[in-house]
Amino acid sequence: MQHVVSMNHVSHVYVTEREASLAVQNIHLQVRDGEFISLVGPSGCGKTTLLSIIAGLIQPTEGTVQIEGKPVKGPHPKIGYMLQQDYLYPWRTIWSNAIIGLELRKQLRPEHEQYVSHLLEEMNLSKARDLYPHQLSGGMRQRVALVRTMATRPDVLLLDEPFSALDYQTKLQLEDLILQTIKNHKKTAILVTHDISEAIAMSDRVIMLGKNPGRIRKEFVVPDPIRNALPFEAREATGFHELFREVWQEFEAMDKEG
Ligand SMILES: Nc1ncnc2c1ncn2[C@@H]1O[C@H](COP(=O)(O)OP(=O)(O)OP(=O)(O)O)[C@@H](O)[C@H]1O
Repeated sequence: MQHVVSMNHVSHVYVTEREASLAVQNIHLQVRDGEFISLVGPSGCGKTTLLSIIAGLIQPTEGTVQIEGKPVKGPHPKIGYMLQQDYLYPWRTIWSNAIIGLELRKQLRPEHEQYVSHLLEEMNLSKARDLYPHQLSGGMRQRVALVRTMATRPDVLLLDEPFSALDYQTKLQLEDLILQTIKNHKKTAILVTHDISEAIAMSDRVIMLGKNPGRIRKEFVVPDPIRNALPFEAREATGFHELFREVWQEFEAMDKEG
């Protein structure tokens, strides 16, 4: 299978007026076409930095990143980035928020608009298209944010804690809906999360980063019975609790190391 994202010996140093700090070190990571991976690790270990490097928003100090075999030199059209906050424009309707990426790229053509309508339908948002963001719940707003991210048809979705601001019930419902949509459209996805159960339930692989500077500490391959279910059911699948315990123990071991 082809590697869609390929990070080779990537390190990044943030330089400020006061100091230079190594945020991530020697990251070697390959993500296959259609694969869903999660990045977990303690706060400040460099998860968001890695997403920003993949998106081409930060140039790594060392190493290379390739998307579909080509080096990333700046913001990449094949990458869609979805954040914890939805950043919807309050003065625009849901439809008008959803098409903003197409507008900026001057791609507002009927076939693209049709695709956005289809995405809104898949996300159960058709009836909300003429509403404004303040008229929507947090879960609905995140669904709009995903539609906006997918509207320009990126191949790779970067999801930076997209569920963390939601209540637990909404988060569980949204995990199922979003994973189903990502699978339907055969996207490759990288999720950053602090929630071990979410990481296991959504992913094919869970990558754990160690403490600052972030290095890959351990990789967990998610067994088929979990991968073949949607996240809510996956939490009951064979092997889920064992894997949860394994990831948790690795976090505890990291804590003890100080
Ligand atoms: N723009 C910046 N300038 C200087 N240092 C930064 C900058 N952004 C991040 N850092 C530092 O780099 C390290 C990694 O930060 P990053 O936000 O990537 O971690 P994270 O794992 O995503 O954290 P969290 O889980 O808390 O969101 C941290 O020590 C952080 O303080």
